[in-house]
Amino acid sequence: MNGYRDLRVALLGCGSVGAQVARLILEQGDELAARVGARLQLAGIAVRSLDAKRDVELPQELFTTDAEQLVLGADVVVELMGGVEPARTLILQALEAGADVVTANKALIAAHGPELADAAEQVGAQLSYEAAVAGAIPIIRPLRESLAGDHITRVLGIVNGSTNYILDRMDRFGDSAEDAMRVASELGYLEADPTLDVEGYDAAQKATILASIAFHTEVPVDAVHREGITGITSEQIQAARNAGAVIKLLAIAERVTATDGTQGVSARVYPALIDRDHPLAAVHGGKNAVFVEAEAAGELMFYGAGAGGVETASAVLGDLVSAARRHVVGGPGIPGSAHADLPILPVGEVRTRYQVMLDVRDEPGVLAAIAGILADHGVSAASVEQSVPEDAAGTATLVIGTHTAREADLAATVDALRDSDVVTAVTSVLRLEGN
Ligand SMILES: NC(=O)C1=CN([C@@H]2O[C@H](COP(=O)(O)OP(=O)(O)OC[C@H]3O[C@@H](n4cnc5c(N)ncnc54)[C@H](O)[C@@H]3O)[C@@H](O)[C@H]2O)C=CC1
Ligand SMILES: N[C@@H](CC=O)C(=O)O
Ligand code: NA
Repeated sequence: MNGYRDLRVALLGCGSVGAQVARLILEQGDELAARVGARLQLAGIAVRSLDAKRDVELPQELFTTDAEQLVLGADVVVELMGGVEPARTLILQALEAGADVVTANKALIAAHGPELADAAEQVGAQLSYEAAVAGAIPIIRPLRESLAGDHITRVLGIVNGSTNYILDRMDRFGDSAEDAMRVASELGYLEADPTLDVEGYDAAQKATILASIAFHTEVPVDAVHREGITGITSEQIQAARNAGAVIKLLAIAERVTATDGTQGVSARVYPALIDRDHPLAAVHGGKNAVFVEAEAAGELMFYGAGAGGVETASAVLGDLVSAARRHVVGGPGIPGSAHADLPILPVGEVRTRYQVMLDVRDEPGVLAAIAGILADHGVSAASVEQSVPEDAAGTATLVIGTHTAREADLAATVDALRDSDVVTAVTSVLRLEGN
């Protein structure tokens, strides 16, 4: 029609994201052709059932239940089925046949990213997964390409929208954890298995991907230290407020120097305090943001929608256009990069600040005893606040903010505090990040 050659696009899956990707390819055909220099021809859409109800009306003749056949002969395969199998096998088949692959599949990339990247590199194909971390937000390409000449030191991400929504309701509207969770569930924000969100598994998959790219190192998902938000109480949210902070579930990838001088990578997910004047504290509701610290660029923040069918489709389309352009101009795809091959350090080697809340005996010598326990473990207090609740017979509450300490030393300190006669309970231990 206009002299453009056709590029065959095979779409695998037609759910929330897939249906929107199909719609955008069909509706924006001319515009995309002009941007790519070739026409994106939607060759077919692999689905489980031909009769399933779809979010979007799409030509029935595009649907097939034969995903393997559809992949054969495709120039670009867009995988939006989710799950590890058959997505992994289909992607490997596509790459082996020389097709470029775009996927939003965080579970698959977290578990098999290096295998898929190797397969792509073997044939010079492009494997892209912008939508797998923080949905619509451009973060994979900025880390892989825009910051490729810089040295990243730390990435702090709010990469799970549903837990951010829950914590934000607890902070801003005073919801209990149960009420906030119920509302998030009613709004459909949680994964089919909500433990993936609230226990931090989803964020850990994203932390793996961010850490691997940022530090040019394969970071397996089971090397990510993971704590979820299910233990977070209204009392902790209030104590955070009193300290001028807010609690966020953070996925952190950091370049860390161990006690013995080893340079390595820490990847971890946990609920942490963040000062209210830090940009991440202003990320409300179900939004995501990734805060990047780099030696030359300094501090950068990427903010937006971490989920949603059409929002996520935007990131998928960006990858698709990029892959299609490569077909037009030729040359190999950008390979994965794991050349630094840094060791993954245990969470005990991390250095950060902490807030520790204790119930203690309200009697002389208690503060001195606690100061002694901190000093014995090389942990230095930056602030101590004491309050005596009206109904507390002989007990007081202490909130201790520490200077930067090593996680292993802090853990030993907390054990010693629990064992101490003057402490009746350690009620909360939270890290303070972003400093
Ligand atoms: N929905 C969102 O907001 C986001 C989704 N993602 C990722 O995007 C991918 C797709 O997510 P959604 O569209 O939300 O999922 P979905 O569950 O709405 O859609 C998946 C579709 O794939 C089809 N499918 C599954 N297995 C299949 C098979 N073996 N053969 C043919 N079709 C099959 C399903 O029938 C369904 O229509 C997932 O990897 C997800 O983690 C990433 C970021 C955000
Ligand atoms: N369950 C995830 C969906 C996107 O990845 C979230 O809550 O962010
Ligand atoms: Na993204």
